[in-house]
Amino acid sequence: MSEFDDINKRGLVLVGCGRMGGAMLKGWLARGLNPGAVTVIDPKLAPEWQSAGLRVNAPLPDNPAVLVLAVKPQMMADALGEVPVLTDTLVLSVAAGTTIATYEAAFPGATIVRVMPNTPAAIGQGISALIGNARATDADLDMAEALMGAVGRVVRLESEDQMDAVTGLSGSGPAYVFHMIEAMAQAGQAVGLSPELSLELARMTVAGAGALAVDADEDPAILRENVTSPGGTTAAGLMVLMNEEHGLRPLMKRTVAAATARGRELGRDLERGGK
Ligand SMILES: NC(=O)C1=CN([C@@H]2O[C@H](COP(=O)(O)OP(=O)(O)OC[C@H]3O[C@@H](n4cnc5c(N)ncnc54)[C@H](OP(=O)(O)O)[C@@H]3O)[C@@H](O)[C@H]2O)C=CC1
Ligand SMILES: O=C(O)[C@@H]1CCC=N1
Repeated sequence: MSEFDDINKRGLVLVGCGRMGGAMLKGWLARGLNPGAVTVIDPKLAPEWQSAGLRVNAPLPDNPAVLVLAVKPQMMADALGEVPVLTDTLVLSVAAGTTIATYEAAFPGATIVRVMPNTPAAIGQGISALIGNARATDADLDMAEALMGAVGRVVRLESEDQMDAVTGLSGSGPAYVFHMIEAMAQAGQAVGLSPELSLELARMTVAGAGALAVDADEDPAILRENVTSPGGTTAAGLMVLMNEEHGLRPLMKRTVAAATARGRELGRDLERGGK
């Protein structure tokens, strides 16, 4: 018995197999999803997927268990137009901004679950937040949670209003962390290290600190203090990074706020445009 039993029987349709759809699919296949149960609709599917045993741009199964929508919000109207009305299929969207109301207009009477995952799903280390429409039963939400739980952790939201903020934090967040690695590596070079050594040190420092932050019982603030010897090197570095006016905190606040606002804007545009 696995979380994929029903899906392996009835099928999963993935519309859009780019960076996010591909990351989830990679994670699902690694954890027991049968490639033959997956129909991928993507006009320019990347070559790496062509020989994976998937049903590529093939007719949809009659009654798939799940339809996963993973195209750019701006492409969603086109993508929705390509999919027939499906009864008894869970519609699961990962698109930023695109609201449940938009999907309800496209699929009247359907069960919709909106999810915000992130790309570490590809290695089973994602975090997804989800919320269903009024029709979504506990069983539907459990199914969505099982699917996303196969590629990382899952949290359920209380209100769809939280989704843009989640997108601005954890959906976009891996990019902030990758940029932090880039910035640390460049800073290492600026103090005399080679590019290769600098990148390796930055990458593993972020990976190790992230893993410790997840594993440890202590709060990140305590973990930070554990690194910081009074009058030592970390204190000197943090004096710059934790500057109340120009440090990371105000910068991160503006970063997440800008991403959140963009999610809201995308949602408004799409609702105005309808399907
Ligand atoms: N990337 C990320 O980290 C995250 C993305 N998301 C969400 O995931 C969704 C996809 O983003 P991302 O994976 O980055 O985008 P990508 O452009 O990498 O992937 C989208 C894929 O869908 C294809 N596509 C375009 N139009 C259609 C169509 N009508 N039918 C089927 N497939 C189509 C694209 O093909 P082509 O390239 O030829 O246009 C592309 O391969 C977005 O809505 C985004 O908000 C959510 C969380 C994180
Ligand atoms: O940049 C974007 O719009 C998508 C949503 C979250 C991550 N990538």
